[in-house]
Amino acid sequence: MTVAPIEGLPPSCYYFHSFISPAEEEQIIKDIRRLPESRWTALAHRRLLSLPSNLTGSSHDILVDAPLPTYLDPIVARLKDQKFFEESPHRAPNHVLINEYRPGEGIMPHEDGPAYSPITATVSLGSHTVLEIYQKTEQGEREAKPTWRILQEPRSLLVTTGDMYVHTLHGISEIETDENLNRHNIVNWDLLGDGDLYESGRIRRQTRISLTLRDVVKVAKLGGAMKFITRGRS
Ligand SMILES: O=C(O)CCC(=O)C(=O)O
Ligand SMILES: [Fe+2]
Repeated sequence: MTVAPIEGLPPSCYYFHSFISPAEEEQIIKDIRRLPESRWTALAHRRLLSLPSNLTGSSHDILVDAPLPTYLDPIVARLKDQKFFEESPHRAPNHVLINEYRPGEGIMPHEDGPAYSPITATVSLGSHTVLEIYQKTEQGEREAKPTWRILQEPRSLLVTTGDMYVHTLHGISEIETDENLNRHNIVNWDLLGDGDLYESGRIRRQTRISLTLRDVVKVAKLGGAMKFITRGRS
């Protein structure tokens, strides 16, 4: 795995195709699908799951200490090997948000915010998507149109940190088919693993599950009994 930032973006953003194998992808999707329906939070334009649990406290920025699900072990081990989380407080992700998008669904442009150490690692399962990156105006508001588009292939890893994390917003348009896919419009075009698939410039989305792995800064260690309850639920 060559670790070089995506050229043309603010530092630092990294893209790796084939971060996991098709067999790993299939297994992780199966494990996620096994979780009870009631664990998901249904939103208008996607559904999401927060593991090991939702952040708590009055500012929703505290994680109750508990392990990540074991089916993410290969991903966490690889992220550690690549030393992406070396500068974050726990030197590893301790939290994952699982988002599921059907074709036509997306996420409004937003920033990931200060509860997390400024690094996000996103693994895509089941479908590609196009992440749109917005710059901020001098007043700190979001530009109307995205400046950059990143094509995330299934099984790929995208790591966002540094200026990219702090000074930009990201979102996914609520469309069924991605268009205008070419080297002028997609900032990581030369880093794609399966570029031929996108050569026609358009492709319909399938259902995509994304795993966003992060390091929550504040972690509350609770007593054994509480820990047991949290574990039992995850
Ligand atoms: O699904 C994605 O790749 C993006 C999710 C996201 O931005 C988030 O959970 O904060
Ligand atoms: Fe985000």
